[in-house]
Amino acid sequence: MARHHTPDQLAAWQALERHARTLRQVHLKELFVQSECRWSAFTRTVNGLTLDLSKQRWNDETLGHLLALAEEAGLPGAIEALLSGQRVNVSENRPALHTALRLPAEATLTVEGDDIVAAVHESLAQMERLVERLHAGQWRGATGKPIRHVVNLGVGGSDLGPLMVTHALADYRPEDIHPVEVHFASTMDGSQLADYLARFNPETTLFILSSKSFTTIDTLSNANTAKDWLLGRLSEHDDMAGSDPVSAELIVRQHFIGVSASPEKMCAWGIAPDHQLMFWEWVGGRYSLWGTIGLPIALIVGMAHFRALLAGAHAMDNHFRQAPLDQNLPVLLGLAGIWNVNFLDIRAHSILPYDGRLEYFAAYLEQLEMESNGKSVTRQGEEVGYSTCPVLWGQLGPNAQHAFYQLLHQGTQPVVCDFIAPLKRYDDIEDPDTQRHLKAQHRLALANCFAQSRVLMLGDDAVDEEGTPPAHKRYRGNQPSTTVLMDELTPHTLGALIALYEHKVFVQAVIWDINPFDQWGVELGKAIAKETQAMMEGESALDSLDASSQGLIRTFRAAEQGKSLK
Ligand SMILES: O=P(O)(O)OC[C@H]1O[C@H](O)[C@H](O)[C@@H](O)[C@@H]1O
Repeated sequence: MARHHTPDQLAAWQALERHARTLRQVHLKELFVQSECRWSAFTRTVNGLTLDLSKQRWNDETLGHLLALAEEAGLPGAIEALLSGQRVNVSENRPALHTALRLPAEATLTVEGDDIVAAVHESLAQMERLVERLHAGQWRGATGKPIRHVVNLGVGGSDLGPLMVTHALADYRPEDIHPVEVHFASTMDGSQLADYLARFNPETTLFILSSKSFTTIDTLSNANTAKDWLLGRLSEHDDMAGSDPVSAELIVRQHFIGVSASPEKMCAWGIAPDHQLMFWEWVGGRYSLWGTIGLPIALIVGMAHFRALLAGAHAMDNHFRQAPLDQNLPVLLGLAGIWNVNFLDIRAHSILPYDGRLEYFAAYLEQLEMESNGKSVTRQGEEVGYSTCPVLWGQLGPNAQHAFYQLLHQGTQPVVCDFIAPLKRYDDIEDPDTQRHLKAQHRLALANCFAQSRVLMLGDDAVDEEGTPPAHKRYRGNQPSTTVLMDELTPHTLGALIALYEHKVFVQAVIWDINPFDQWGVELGKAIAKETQAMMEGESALDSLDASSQGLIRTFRAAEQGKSLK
């Protein structure tokens, strides 16, 4: 532990280390033999989510020690500090108030003299007005045609949350609206954008420029390409009255919405003031889907479902604030992670949803967890003396079964898995035959989900076969996992699920004593890329670079000039 930890914190940590030495000798299957009530002891149901932690390699005593560690780390006070708007983001000296974005209108939260709830609901109302115009077919492009395609230009937190949620809730599209399709372009190389530009009609395409800072080169490069594409194709058309050619100003006005915490930069880029949606510095990028960055979500599911998503997250916030630590889902999920990383040395974590609608959930969590907790100094700036965020990756579970599960079952690396699945699906399919088939497919997916966590736990003991299999057919088992069952995948349960993981990340940050709300580790790469770009364009000399970087740039230059470098 770090130097500033109190004697009581150290004692709690050391008690866990001693306990881990004993428990590491015990195979997970033994823990099930030792206690018949593991399911009830380690499973909790809240807000439409059932969290099964019984397949973690822990017992009652472990949980007791972990809860003591959480108390000693001041977790209850830290939760209150987060939710009440204290400046928990110490390196940037500001609150982290994403939970305020989902407060109901009747709530009260005043932070440093500002009525946060009123400001949040005003921005939601503004977003709602834009959504209604688009859904009514009343938002027209510069030549007078209703907008058909909306492309979100954003990256990181300005992309992954909306991308994940729009896919997860695609079934919730409102009926009887003007059809608006939503697309995402994030990569700085322009791959996704180039595809859209080749296929869409500029007259009916609108871009959302989503960037908290409005300085992200990836997004601005895409935006500039899109702007020139529109200007080049639309300026030859006549305006809505059919008398004059459309002006550049009208094109930018009608084909761009900006979402940012910097109105000045949006104005400087040319976004019309009434087409700007605001948010605040106190909302971290990767925590921002709940507000105006969620515009693509609201465009897909409508405002009523968007509000249900917020309500689900708010219900989880209330649970996080009010439930005792030993009943508190985010706390328990966070503590399971601490146990795995710091006491069982399991530093790889796989996210495995068994529902195709959650295709982007792992990518979303990769940013949420690793950008938040991939840190190695404490809030006081000391080196941590322990591991923090594990390597986290994932993929749809059924597809991953045919790809990397081999390593989960027989590799040398211990991995903890999160299995995520809805209990009910396809009730709304009208054709009875198709419904029967799809329900059977859903059952098949769940059977695989439950089977995989069982085999990971039991290994060879999952089958009743006589004799020992040859070495290459053996399964070691003893791999811990968590299963999260959603009653159904709805806006409300999805909101609760995302908030569960957000708060889990916070719980772990408190125990590790790190700031989960900054991301200084991404800045140096941006600065060096700028320098490198100048070198590649021949504006500055390469001499200061290492041999590898010089070689790569020279090879690129030669390729660009059509020569080969030997
Ligand atoms: O929304 P923006 O300011 O454009 O930032 C987009 C993303 O890029 C940054 O480099 C950060 O690593 C992310 O946390 C952020 O979400």
